[in-house]
Amino acid sequence: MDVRVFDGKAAASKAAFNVIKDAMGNGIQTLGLATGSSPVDLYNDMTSSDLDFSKMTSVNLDEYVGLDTKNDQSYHYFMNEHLFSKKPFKQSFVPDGQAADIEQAAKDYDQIIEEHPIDIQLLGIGRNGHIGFNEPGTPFDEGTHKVTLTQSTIDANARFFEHEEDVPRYAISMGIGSIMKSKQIILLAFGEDKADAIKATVEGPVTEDVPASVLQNHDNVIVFVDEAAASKLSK
Ligand SMILES: N[C@@H]1[C@@H](O)[C@H](O)[C@@H](COP(=O)(O)O)O[C@@H]1O
Repeated sequence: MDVRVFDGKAAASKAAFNVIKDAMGNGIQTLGLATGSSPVDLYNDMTSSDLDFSKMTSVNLDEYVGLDTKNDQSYHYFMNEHLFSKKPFKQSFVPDGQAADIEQAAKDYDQIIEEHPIDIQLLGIGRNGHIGFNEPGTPFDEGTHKVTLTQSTIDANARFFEHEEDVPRYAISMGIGSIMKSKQIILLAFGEDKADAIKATVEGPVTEDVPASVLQNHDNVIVFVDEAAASKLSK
């Protein structure tokens, strides 16, 4: 895997931004987007740039089940706040966590991905190695699906909600199978909290116990990390 270590999140995000910028110069059509704190600097670089996304499509990784899109913890809200309201795309897809039939919404989302093959997929990583909301144990070949969140993810996300019991228990997430079809993948990870997950992803065995380890099987992945997230790598 191509692991690039930077002195801080800002420098790493800027380097990731430059990869996207160059790819846009080469005519890419579709960006796969992620939420969480990891891509925020990159989104700031995108919104403050002169890049024009109005002819491009975006496809987001995941969404909580049951949160209104106006809820400030929903991923729809997050994307509008950080990117879409400032730099609109031609069309932007985010999984529908409010659908009456989540299984059907998941199938529909796979159809969308089929019609809009992802040129570059951005990923953050959970402390347990999850990507999107694909928790440990998720089969590598799965498409978009409903997810029962693990206690570790609920705990990690509880800081964003007033009460722990407000954290949704379910999500709808692009599957690992869908993520792996992306032509290129950019993984962003910052801070000491991510050091174990990054070591397991880059140097550990490829195992469903560490969802991100599947990226070792993809031939075009760049991992952008700061020194803290890289601190447990052996070289
Ligand atoms: N579903 C999201 C993931 O897509 C994200 O990668 C992860 C890490 O978030 P952060 O970047 O805030 O550490 O959090 C959530 O669980």
